[in-house]
Amino acid sequence: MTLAAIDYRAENSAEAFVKSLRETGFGVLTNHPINPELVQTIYTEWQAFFETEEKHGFLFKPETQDGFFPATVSETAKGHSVKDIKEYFHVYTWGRIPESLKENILAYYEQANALAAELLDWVEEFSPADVSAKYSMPLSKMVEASTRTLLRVLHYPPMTGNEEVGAIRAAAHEDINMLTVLPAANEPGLQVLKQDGSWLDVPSDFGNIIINIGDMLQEASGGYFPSTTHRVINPEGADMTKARVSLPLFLHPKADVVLSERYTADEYLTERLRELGVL
Ligand SMILES: O=C(O)CCC(=O)C(=O)O
Ligand SMILES: [Fe+2]
Repeated sequence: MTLAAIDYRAENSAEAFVKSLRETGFGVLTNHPINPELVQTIYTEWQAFFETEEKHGFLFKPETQDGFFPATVSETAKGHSVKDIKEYFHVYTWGRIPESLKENILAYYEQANALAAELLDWVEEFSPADVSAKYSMPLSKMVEASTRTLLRVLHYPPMTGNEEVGAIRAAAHEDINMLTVLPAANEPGLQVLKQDGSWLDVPSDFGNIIINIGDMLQEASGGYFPSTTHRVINPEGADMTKARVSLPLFLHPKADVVLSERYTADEYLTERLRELGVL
């Protein structure tokens, strides 16, 4: 398995991209419409925010899941017992956002959402007929105007040497949602699990956009599109002193969307959040 970056503006980009998603669960795009200066600015200003105490004023609410999740409550991946070494902020269009950070992050939310809707149309176009027959409505309609799509600003602090034994920045997991859109972070570390059990570095050149399939699209496609396990490993050597910031947009359908014969989007999400221990 290899992960080659695909030129968004190339003639065959949609087909090549969907082939990559099908074969690896991941696709990497270059030359895409997301503004890299905006992403860089967001990394810088949110890193500064995470370094202040102001973040504690935005402590997340369990009922709504917006706001700041400190390292002490942040996730333990499904099947793991040690917490990830990370803190994060959940941005929803309707949620609490620090006033000075609002404009840029909401501009990014909009750009990433627009790209994601187009990519779902690509997925739809190149789904075989027996797979698209399973979709209860066009994929991009499932997420259109959804208030559940979540932009997570992640901060992985520099390593202190006092981390819990076995803890890594993000333990191996699959994403719950339809598609995840993730600009390459300011530091490397993201890896995807290959079928032979080894880990592959995701090409993380700044400016790349990384897209991966989540469990909901796997469910909706009857397993045709695989939700692939990924993780973020700890830095070593001089990089241990560096924080890492990343910005995944988790595309979620509206609550009542029928995902499959087994689940609506809401039923599926509730089950998974319970497993994660955040509900
Ligand atoms: O930080 C990253 O690069 C990936 C984060 C991730 O996989 C997640 O939050 O689900
Ligand atoms: Fe993930």
